[in-house]
Amino acid sequence: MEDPWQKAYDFAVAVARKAGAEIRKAGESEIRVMTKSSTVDLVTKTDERVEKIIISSLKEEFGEDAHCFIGEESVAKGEPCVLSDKPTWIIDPVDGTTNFKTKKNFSFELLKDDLFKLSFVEFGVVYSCLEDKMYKARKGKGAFCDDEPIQVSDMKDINKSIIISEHGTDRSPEKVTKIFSTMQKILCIPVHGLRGSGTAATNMCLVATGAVEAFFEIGIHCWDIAAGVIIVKEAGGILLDVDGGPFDLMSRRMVSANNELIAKRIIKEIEIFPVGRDDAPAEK
Ligand SMILES: O=P(O)(O)O[C@H]1[C@H](O)[C@@H](O)[C@H](O)[C@@H](O)[C@@H]1O
Ligand SMILES: [Mg+2]
Repeated sequence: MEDPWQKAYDFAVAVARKAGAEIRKAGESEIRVMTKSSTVDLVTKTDERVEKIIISSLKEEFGEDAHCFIGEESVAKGEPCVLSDKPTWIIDPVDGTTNFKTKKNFSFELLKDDLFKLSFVEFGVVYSCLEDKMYKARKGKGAFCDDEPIQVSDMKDINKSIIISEHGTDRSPEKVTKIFSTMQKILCIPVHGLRGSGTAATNMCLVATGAVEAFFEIGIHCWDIAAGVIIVKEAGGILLDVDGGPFDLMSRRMVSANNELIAKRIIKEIEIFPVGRDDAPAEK
């Protein structure tokens, strides 16, 4: 049977490469940083420009009105962040803008993916453009890094696991206290180590390749994780909510892990704090 999404998947990979080249080039000049929801929520002209390039390339290829878009920088400017039945590209033009602005050798990512309906992800692409690694996954067809199949770790012992988390962009003391309390409790399980690359996309690819056992975060957005969701799933891993319930892309809460045992053990230690949903109606 013909695969209706293969063309879009291949095109997503090509656009990711093109956008990645733009980001690398931009990194050679001075990077001026602006802020969004808080003083630590950063954006640059490159984030904005690359998102426009991606969306216009997709519209040119598939038609002006064929698909919907949820782009990090468009949403920051007031565009809606709602999934419908219409195929929707979820785009984070630069994931890890804080790493990008240092111009040092941390990773930052370009990602996009296609969602068809809530929780029904067709494919995901994450291009780690500094190290030139292309991660991708297509529903039911496996996950790959540079065309080599990838697989999550087979570790079942939490005491030998490496766990990733990030701190998000909200610095209110009560939330930071919960984040650090959770990290302390997880470290003391004990686990082998705690890590954080500064980009959710990289973190999820690290779970997918088996470099670490799990990545969790409260406060991430759908564009940070959408592509990673299918890459982790297709690499054999699982996604859960931080309370152990089903994962919800718009909830801004996620645990991704190599297996349920590791995910549920971490979940026992997570101190949950409230965050608004990505698809919450805009405040008047
Ligand atoms: O760099 P962006 O695309 O804004 O995404 C990061 C986000 O800003 C941070 O709050 C999260 O902790 C990271 O995991 C995101 O990747
Ligand atoms: Mg971004």
